[in-house]
Amino acid sequence: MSAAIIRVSDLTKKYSRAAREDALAVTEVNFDVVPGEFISLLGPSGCGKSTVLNCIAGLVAPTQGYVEVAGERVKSPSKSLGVAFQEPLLMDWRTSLDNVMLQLEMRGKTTPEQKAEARRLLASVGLSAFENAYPWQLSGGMKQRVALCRAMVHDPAVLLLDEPFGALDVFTRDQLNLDISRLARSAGKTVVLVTHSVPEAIFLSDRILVMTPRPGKVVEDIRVTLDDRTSLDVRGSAAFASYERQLYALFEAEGVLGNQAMYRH
Ligand SMILES: Nc1ncnc2c1ncn2[C@@H]1O[C@H](COP(=O)(O)OP(=O)(O)OP(=O)(O)O)[C@@H](O)[C@H]1O
Repeated sequence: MSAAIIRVSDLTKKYSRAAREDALAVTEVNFDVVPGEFISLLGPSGCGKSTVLNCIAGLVAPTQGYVEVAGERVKSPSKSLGVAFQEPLLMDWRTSLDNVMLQLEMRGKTTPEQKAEARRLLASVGLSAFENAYPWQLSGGMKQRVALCRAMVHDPAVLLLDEPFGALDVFTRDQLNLDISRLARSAGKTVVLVTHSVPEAIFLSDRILVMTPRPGKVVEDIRVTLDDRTSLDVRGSAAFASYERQLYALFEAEGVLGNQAMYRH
């Protein structure tokens, strides 16, 4: 077993709120991720998925516990990570290529090889013809693909994806699932994905960390083995259905889904 590239140890995050009691977002979260692994944080709204991801990204400081990436304690945002959020966050006055290049410009001088790599990435997600298009000329899925290229162009070992497909229609989301699976796996990236979608988590992940809310915690760590992740057909397989049953049963048992679900606001 390789050494962990990400270690989340005893992570607890409490947000202070003016005039209200503190919000305990996540408590005592522990997991390791090995290089090249694709893991999902899966759970309902408010269970602390983004909080865990933001602690890994160095955007939120833990109240207790720590996160290490590549053996280094995370204390601030690291430039060696690639991050994509639900909103593509492209600059309206920059073309697709220039939005991708921004990632490299922030790191200093850019080289012709890096520009070629940015172009290659855009081509790999079908955007060659849109290199010089501005965000307002792109569909939601295209913008999100530009954001994925921007997250990967500096060749980070770790990609952090906070529900980047959440706002897209189902067909576009399916296509992006195929794109990210191919891109991340062919490049050997370590990926942490935040998602609400059970099928998305199963299709993409080597491991699913199941989270439940109030307070947010990891209740199960499920290893997923599928024969083929290059086609969505695998979603019709017996193995896929069995993971779905296992996950829905778990959410029912935790009172998150089903007739006995507790609506706690
Ligand atoms: N900056 C903040 N200040 C106060 N409370 C916060 C803050 N950020 C998150 N929370 C609270 O922490 C809890 C976990 O939030 P978080 O966004 O991590 O969950 P999530 O599972 O990612 O939710 P969603 O899927 O809806 O994005 C929620 O109860 C949320 O209201």
